[in-house]
Amino acid sequence: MNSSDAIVQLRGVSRYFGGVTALDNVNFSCKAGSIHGILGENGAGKSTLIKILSGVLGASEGQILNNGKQVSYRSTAEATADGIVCIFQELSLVPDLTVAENIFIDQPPRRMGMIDNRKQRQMAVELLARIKCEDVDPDAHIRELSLSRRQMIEIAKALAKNPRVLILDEATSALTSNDVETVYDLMNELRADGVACIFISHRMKEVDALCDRLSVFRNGQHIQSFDKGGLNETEIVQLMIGREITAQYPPKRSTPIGETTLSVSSLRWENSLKGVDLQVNAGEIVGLGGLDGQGHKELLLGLFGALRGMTGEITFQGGTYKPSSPAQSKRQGLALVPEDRKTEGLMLEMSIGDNILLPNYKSVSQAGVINGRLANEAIAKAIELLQIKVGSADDPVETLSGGNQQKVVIAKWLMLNPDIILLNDPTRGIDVGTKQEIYRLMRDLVEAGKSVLLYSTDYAELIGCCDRVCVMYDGRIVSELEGDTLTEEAIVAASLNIHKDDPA
Ligand SMILES: Nc1ncnc2c1ncn2[C@@H]1O[C@H](COP(=O)(O)OP(=O)(O)OP(=O)(O)O)[C@@H](O)[C@H]1O
Repeated sequence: MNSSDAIVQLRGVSRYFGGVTALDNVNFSCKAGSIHGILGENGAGKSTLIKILSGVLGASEGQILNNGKQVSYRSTAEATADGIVCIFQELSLVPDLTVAENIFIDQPPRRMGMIDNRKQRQMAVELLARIKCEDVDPDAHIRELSLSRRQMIEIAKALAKNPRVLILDEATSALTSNDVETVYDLMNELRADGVACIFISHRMKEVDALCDRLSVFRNGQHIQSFDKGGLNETEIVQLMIGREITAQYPPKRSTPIGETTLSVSSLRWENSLKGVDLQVNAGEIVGLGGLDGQGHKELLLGLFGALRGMTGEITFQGGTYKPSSPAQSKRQGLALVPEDRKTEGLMLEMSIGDNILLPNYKSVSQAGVINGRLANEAIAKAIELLQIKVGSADDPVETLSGGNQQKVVIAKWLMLNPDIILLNDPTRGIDVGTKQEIYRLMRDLVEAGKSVLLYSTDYAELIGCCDRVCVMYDGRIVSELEGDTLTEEAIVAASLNIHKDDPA
């Protein structure tokens, strides 16, 4: 790219955090009227790059140019005033404010010095229509909305600022597939209007299809930029991980399945579970497929004792099981990796090590006192197991990159060595190399006689990893697929509750 085309440009930018080099002498530029994808493993420096561009962080060295003018933003407000708006991985919405109040929180429309609520509401309705979220009430409180809907409100909030450069940092990873399509359409519209979109995502295929230009980062360095189609997927992944890639999914179960670990019949809870029947055996990875909001989340939470008032029959390890609290479920040998790891899975201000140990204190204690050596060994093992990129295990977990925070959540539950692990979309936001590690860990667990129940929004992952997939629709399991019947087409059809024999 001719550097004069660039709307934003970084020249020789480095950023250090104590001893960690998050960005190392980076040169990068992006054009107006284009979609620029940024790819890299967890901890590669992607978020640091966009935090610098959008005024959250300063650079330790180097220059930033916006429209040819050197800039140094001290806040996101300054970057926004200069046309650069970012949608971050962490949701920035205030749960107790309404949708409309959140969208216009930075610049509410005013009338005679007062916030003009009527106008604000009207503008929110227009923006909600633009992002195809007409079902969302502008007066609803954010805490009433699903994660996917909250993420869409973040997008509306960014659009309200009329960006010239819009940065999306993993902003689509929590969305339903319909919402993802809407966001892609929006990005195409913005590109046609001359906006530069910078798009960070671990969904490789989509980045490849959507973006005009791609840049790969590794270990804080800008490795290469190229135009769409310039490299194939294998070449891109190799650039990202800096080594040859191996088969993405480990081989499936070769040994016969064991005894039934978990058996569920007629499980009901409010409007979400309408009679779920399910069996998970020792030695198998069972997938849960289907569209968002069909009861998967409630099923996993219910089995883990986090829902009140669930009815139905459950047996676990041969005995009657009545889930009553997460603590009791954990004691009985269940573990859950939740959906929203930031709020449900981590104590952000505590250290990485303490977060890993949190559910594991018993196993590293003797006579009720923590054994420092055992604790350190357990932490080191977890970090090694999931290749968590840390400076020191004593650093607060919030200093880790988003993907590395997720690995901490998965590690701490795996360390418990549960009889069954319930996983809610565990590889969302995780890079390709680590995904492979997680698949291998799941397989190792079941080879050792344990069980895995995996909800995933990624059909390829369900097909690649699972021995059997149960598809949920409207609070029930409507289809069970395995062997030759386990295909993407079959999962999609079952997700829509379409049966092969149905008339067209
Ligand atoms: N506030 C901080 N304090 C210390 N280290 C940090 C801080 N922020 C980022 N880092 C480190 O900088 C490196 C780059 O992190 P960054 O968040 O930019 O990665 P990323 O490519 O966005 O990863 P992910 O895909 O996991 O979100 C990581 O090693 C991270 O631990």
